[in-house]
Amino acid sequence: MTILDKILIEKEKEVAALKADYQPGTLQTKKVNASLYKQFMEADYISIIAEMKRASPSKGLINDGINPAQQGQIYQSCGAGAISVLTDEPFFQGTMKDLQAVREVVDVPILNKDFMIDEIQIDRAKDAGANVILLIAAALPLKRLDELYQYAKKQGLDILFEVHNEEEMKVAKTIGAEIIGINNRDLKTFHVDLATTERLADQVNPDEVLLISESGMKEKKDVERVKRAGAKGILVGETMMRSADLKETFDILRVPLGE
Ligand SMILES: O=C(O)c1ccccc1NCC(=O)[C@H](O)[C@H](O)COP(=O)(O)O
Repeated sequence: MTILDKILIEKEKEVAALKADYQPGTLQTKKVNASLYKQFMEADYISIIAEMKRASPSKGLINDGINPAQQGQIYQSCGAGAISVLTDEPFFQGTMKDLQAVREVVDVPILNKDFMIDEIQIDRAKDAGANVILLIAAALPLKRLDELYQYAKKQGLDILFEVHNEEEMKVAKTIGAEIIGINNRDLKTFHVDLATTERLADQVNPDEVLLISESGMKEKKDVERVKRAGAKGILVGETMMRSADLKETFDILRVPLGE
């Protein structure tokens, strides 16, 4: 059984509990109307989605000492185009409270980074103040991905549709995903390879699809590499969470587009 299988089994349990306990519309959080797609497509620089990631299955504990609101404020002041908040608890030590805390103090789009398998998680993401949800092609069959994609759209949310191989890229195109995240990390083996972005990027029309390269970004040369492949944005977790000087980290990773 892969780690993704294990996570999805936990999500089934979480969704069952949510359906029993959670009434959509009851969370009261500040709402911000922000389109990640529009902002990133119009940017002159590679847009950075800075992630809140205390721990992960591949790396174990990364940094559990952060205050999500403070970290969110720093991300925004350093120039993050958006903030990703991992809200999965068993595997990443995140919570929905983290996302709400960040929403209260920032105005940039927020991605609810979780393993979405049901509409009720999308309702909760919106209620908590997220603007974007994640759909992972490897997690569900096409029909279910399409239903959740359409549901999130109807709620006015952006969808980061995550792929890792050619098959999944075909699924993204069938659904008509406008924001495609190419995850350089294989969620089954944890192997990270930026060549994944290079291999898949040319399969989309860059004028219509916003391409985000996810995982494994540590240095400027990494960002330059995925930019050359066609990415307009990057999603950075571990490097942000381990950084002793976030301003410097953003300055290094913030690469101009079009040079
Ligand atoms: O990071 C993991 O170990 C992981 C394992 C299983 C499923 C998802 C996982 N990570 C989610 C992500 O894709 C990353 O958090 C994100 O792309 C940032 O990656 P990085 O900059 O390498 O921390």
